[in-house]
Amino acid sequence: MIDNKTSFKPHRKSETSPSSGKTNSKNNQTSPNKKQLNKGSQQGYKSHARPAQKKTSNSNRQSREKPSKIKQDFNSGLSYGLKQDLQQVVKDLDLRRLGVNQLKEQVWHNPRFQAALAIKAVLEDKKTLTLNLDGIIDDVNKGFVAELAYGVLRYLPQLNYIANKLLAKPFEARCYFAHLCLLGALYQLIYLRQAEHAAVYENVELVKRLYGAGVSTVVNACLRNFLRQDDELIEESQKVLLMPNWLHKELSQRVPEQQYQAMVQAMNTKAPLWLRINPQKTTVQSFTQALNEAGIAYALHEHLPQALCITSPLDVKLIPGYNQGWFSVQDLHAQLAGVILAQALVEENNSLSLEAKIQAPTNKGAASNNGLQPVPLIVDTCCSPGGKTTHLLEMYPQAQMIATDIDAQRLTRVHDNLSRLEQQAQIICADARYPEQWLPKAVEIAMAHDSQCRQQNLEQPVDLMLLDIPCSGTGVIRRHPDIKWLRSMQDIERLSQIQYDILTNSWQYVAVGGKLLYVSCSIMGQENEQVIQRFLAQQNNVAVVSLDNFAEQNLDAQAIVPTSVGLQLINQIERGDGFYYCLLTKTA
Ligand SMILES: C[S@@+](CC[C@H](N)C(=O)[O-])C[C@H]1O[C@@H](n2cnc3c(N)ncnc32)[C@H](O)[C@@H]1O
Repeated sequence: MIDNKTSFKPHRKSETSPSSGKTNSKNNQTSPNKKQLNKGSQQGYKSHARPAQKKTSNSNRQSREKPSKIKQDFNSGLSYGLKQDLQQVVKDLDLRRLGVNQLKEQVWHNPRFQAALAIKAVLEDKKTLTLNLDGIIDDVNKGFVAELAYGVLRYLPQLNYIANKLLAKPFEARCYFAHLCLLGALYQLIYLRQAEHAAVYENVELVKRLYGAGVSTVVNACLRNFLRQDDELIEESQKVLLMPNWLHKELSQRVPEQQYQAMVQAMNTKAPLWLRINPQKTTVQSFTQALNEAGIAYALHEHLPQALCITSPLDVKLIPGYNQGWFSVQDLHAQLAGVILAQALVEENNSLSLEAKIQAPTNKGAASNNGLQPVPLIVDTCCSPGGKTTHLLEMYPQAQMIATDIDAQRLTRVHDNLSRLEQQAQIICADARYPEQWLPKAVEIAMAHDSQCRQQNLEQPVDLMLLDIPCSGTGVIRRHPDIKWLRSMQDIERLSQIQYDILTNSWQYVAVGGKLLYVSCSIMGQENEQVIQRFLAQQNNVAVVSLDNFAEQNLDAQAIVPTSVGLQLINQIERGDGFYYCLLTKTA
């Protein structure tokens, strides 16, 4: 669908759019969390679809009678974003004992409670953590809440294992948050190595406010017990699988044994901070000098000249040149999309190969479009938040870029990124499965906007097509540990049909000799080479451009997993995320 308000407007440079338990219980499998985990999810793709707009809660709110005092308080600017009627919250969360006023005054602002709300929303309501955090937390608490929520979801089975060892019997369902507070406290003690006061006292106090002294005594006893035997319990819990069985089964079959353990370890470790230096605004030398002067440690990639890793991650806005657009935050393996496509524009034969050709264009070189005429027409579907769009525009600032995404809210981030980097693109809110609804018109506008962008065949006008398709996100679990608890095998099957549809329908618009890069941040064969194989079996005008030499010369062999077609990368500690790339060219 085309959102006409944001559609077809070339982005202007100046625009700124955008329990007392001691002993083990065999019944521990029935603890609230475990129960939720076993449910599975039908909504994996939703995380990529339209954001949960709280339509239901809004309409519920409207249908109630007079605005309550609480609502007025919200309207007059309570800083917490979970715009729900607190009465409803109290009812939904079974916190009647506490009541609205106490909830608001004593609990609502507590970061541990906010983290628990975010975790509950993932496990119970099947909402993505990013959206939950955006909706729940204020800036002051954000760092700590995110640390807690992401951490608990990352180590959930291990924390549940320890909690259930400590509890004589599981909490009653109504004490859901007591269980989450126990998990949060364990995470703080084990992984954040926080002082007892912060980890034990604060969580016990919160449980006391929520459920009274009886329940908080249980949590306190569990935590004291843990502190007496933490080494043994931690050691014992190392055997626990940190992902659902179905995912372990799929991945362990796909990834060779010698790479599997390292991949799983990386999956359960925080992602490194990779930057992409913008050759339109600075040079590698100037940027690294600025980092040196600011005392920020970094490491440059050995082959990709624009890729730089910040060795001790910090707020990116504190890195020199953020506002000036000197760099973008982008995972190492995500940066390959721009590199491969930019290279594909100048390669004539059916393989991408030479390291020497992967050069960051100089300011001058890029501005002159590397001598290519006419100006290439690039379509980047599924573009938000614009990491790859902006990379391509750094490489080819004169290209006519049409960038689309189905999610209007996520598109605001594309606008923001284009503004910060002073780049231009035609941004369209559209469904990539139906390019016939928006692509011809967008091409018409692109050509009207730039006389050099004259396509010979208007029915097949696209020189470069980037399909960064909606996927399970199994390659980026370390960034989004909620994925482990939101996705199911049925999601993978459903997604692979969507992926096939997007590929097939987009292909029609690629020019003869043009290139299409199929990209996913998934490690599942069903979403990657199986989609490509199905496509290849149906088409007689397509050739696969080999990425083997390119990968061999530029990437760590341990990151590459064998596939029948395309390039499958897995995540590595300190290196890139899991990605799949397949470059196709149209032969007739
Ligand atoms: C992996 S993200 C894209 C990342 C982006 N290319 C980048 O490099 O910053 C996938 C995107 O696909 C979008 N999406 C999901 N289904 C879509 C569809 N049917 N049509 C267009 N976009 C879709 C989601 O909103 C999401 O922004």
